[in-house]
Amino acid sequence: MKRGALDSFFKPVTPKKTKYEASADKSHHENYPFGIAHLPALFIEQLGFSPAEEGKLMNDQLNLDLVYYQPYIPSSIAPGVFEFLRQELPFYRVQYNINRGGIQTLINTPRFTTVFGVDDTSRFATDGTIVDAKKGNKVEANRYKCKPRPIPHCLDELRKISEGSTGETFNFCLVNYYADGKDSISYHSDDERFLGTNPAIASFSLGVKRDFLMKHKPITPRDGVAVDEPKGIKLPLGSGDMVLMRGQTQSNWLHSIPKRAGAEAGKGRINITFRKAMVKAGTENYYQYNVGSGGVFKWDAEQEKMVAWGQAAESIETSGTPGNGEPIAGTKV
Ligand SMILES: O=C(O)CCC(=O)C(=O)O
Ligand SMILES: [Fe+2]
Repeated sequence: MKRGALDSFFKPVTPKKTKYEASADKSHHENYPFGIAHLPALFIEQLGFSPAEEGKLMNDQLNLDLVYYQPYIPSSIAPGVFEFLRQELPFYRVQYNINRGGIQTLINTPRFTTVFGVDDTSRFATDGTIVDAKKGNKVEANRYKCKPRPIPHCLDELRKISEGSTGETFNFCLVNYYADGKDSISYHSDDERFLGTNPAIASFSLGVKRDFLMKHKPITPRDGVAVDEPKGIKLPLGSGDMVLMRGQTQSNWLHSIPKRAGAEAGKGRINITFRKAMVKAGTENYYQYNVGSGGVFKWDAEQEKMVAWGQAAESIETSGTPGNGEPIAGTKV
C-alpha cells in the first residue's frame, strides 16, 4: 500500500471548515462570469444598521477630512466576511499598455481587482438591463464600450449600510485583493473628474493588517516662499476597519498600500471601496482598469490561491490589453 493511501486510512480527510454558512441564493447577471452568493443572513444580522464603533474624525491637518471606524464590521464576523468575499467574487489581474516618453510599457496591476456598478447617468432595471437614469428607457447600444454589471447583493448590503451611516450615496463598488505582501497600490489620489468635486469614498479593510500611507501633494510656493507640507499619516488598517475619505482629501492628499515583508506578508487582504461616478467616463475607466480584457480568477479553497477560472491559463497571459497606448489618467499601479 502506498504511503499516501495509508495516511488517509488513519487520518480521514476533513474538509477545511469555512467561517460562514453559504447561502443558496445568488445574484445573477449576464455580465457576471458566474452567480454570486448572497451575503449570509447571519452577517446581515450582525452588521445591523450602524458601525461597530463610532468613527473618529481626522481633520486636524491641512485639507484632510477623514472618518476612521475601528472597526466598522464587527470582529465577530470580519474573518467570515473576508473568507466569503474572497471565495465568491470574480477577480481579475489586469494588464494594460502605457506610453512613457514614446516607449510602450506593459503594466501588470500588482493586485487582483474587480468592479461593479454604473455611473449616475444610468441605472440597472430589475431585469438587469441598463436604462437611462432620467428617462427610464433602455440606453443606446453604444453608450458603453465596457460591460457594466450591478453591485451583487453581498456587496450591496454593505453599500446600503455605508450610505446610511455616512450620509453619502454610492453607485460603484471596487474591490482589491492583495494576495500577499508583494501586492500593493502605489501613491495616487482618487480625484478623477468623473467623481465630481470633493468625492466621498468609503474604504473597507478585511483580512491581514496592512499600512495605509497618506502624504500631502506638493504645495506650490506662494509669492516665491516655500510652504511646508503637513507630515504624512500611517493608518494600520485592520480587518473590519473603514476609512471614509471626503471633502478636500482627494484633491490634496495621496494614498498607498506599500509592499511589505515579514510574518504576515503571506496573508491576504481585501479592500472594498464605495464611490459615486457622475458620468459615463467613470464607468469606462473603472471597468477598463479593474476588469480589463483578460481572464477571470476565482479563489480555490484547496490550493489556497486564486486560479484561472473557466478558461486556459495561457489565454490570460496572451490576451489583448485594454490600454490604448496613450498615457492614461486614472491609472493606478
Ligand atoms: O487597499 C486600500 O486600502 C486602498 C485602495 C485604493 O486606494 C484604491 O483602490 O483606490
Ligand atoms: Fe485609492
